[in-house]
Amino acid sequence: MAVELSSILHGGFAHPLSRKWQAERQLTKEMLMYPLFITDCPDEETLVSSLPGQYRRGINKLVPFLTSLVERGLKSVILFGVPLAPTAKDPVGSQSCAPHGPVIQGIQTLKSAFPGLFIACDVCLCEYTSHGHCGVIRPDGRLDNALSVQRIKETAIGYAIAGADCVAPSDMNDGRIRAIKEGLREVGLENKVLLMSYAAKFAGNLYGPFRDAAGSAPSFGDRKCYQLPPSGKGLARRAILRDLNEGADVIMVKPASAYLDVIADAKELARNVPIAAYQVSGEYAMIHAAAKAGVFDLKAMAMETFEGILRAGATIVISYFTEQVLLEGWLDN
Ligand SMILES: NCc1[nH]cc(CCC(=O)O)c1CC(=O)O
Ligand SMILES: [Zn+2]
Ligand SMILES: [Zn+2]
Repeated sequence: MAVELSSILHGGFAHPLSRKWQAERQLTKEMLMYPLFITDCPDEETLVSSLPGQYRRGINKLVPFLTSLVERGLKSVILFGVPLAPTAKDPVGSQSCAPHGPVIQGIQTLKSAFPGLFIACDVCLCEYTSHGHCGVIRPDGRLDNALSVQRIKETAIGYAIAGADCVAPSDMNDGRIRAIKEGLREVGLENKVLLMSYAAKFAGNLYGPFRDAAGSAPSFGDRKCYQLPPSGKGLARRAILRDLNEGADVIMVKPASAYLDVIADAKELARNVPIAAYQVSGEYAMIHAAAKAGVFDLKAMAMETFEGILRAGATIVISYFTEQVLLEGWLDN
């Protein structure tokens, strides 16, 4: 039986190099952003047991830890504040941008040690509120959108003034992108600070290890009324368009692997801005657990997830694997 010549595919990817050519984009060090948990105990360095190999660190441990990573090509980090002092939490999260708080201290410390490192800051209140929700709560238990946006704006502007290169609100309150962009303009930083929106952030089961690391689990209820429902493809498209319209400079999709269609939607809807994907704590922990159980090789699987994320359209990847990628030279070949 004669085979149609156009049916023959294997010749196109027989060599390792011709396999690489199949990628529209290759992962580079510039694409990787590494999450850092910074506590208010200066000398702390505590392993987060549900997030294999990842630590919460105090301000004095940051530079020693990051030096070798920066030498190996770390280009950007995203900071999460983890206040441990009981006095650091209240109903409105008023310590979120305290000058002596972990994020502002972290920005200043990292900027002076590594002037070229791009510093993004997650902007949210859940680490600072006594109830663990991402905004200010009304008496009836719902988020007070206006008050929450006011506090999120204040927090973002505090980080921007302290020297952050990027503010990234993850709170999901309606209208926060416009408020932050306006706030940046009010303080004259709109042409210096990048605004990355957690635009399509889904409620789900993959944030547990992060909440252990950040101590930010809600004390009642869940986040389903402000983070998107996993099946909400249309809602994600509306959120992406809205945040773009309000002035987002980067659109993020989170989590990554179960939401590759949403990344592809973001790429299509937001063609004029870079798309970021957050491979979240639960994704990282799952890959570790399965590798440990012998299901697959850790590096091979992690790299396959990156290929999928890039194929879908993201060019910024926030991942806890960044450390290992750099230290073990996963991109060198
Ligand atoms: N709003 C806080 C925030 N910012 C980033 C993450 C998740 C990151 C991860 O799981 O790695 C979360 C957790 C949440 O929304 O509960
Ligand atoms: Zn957050
Ligand atoms: Zn939050």
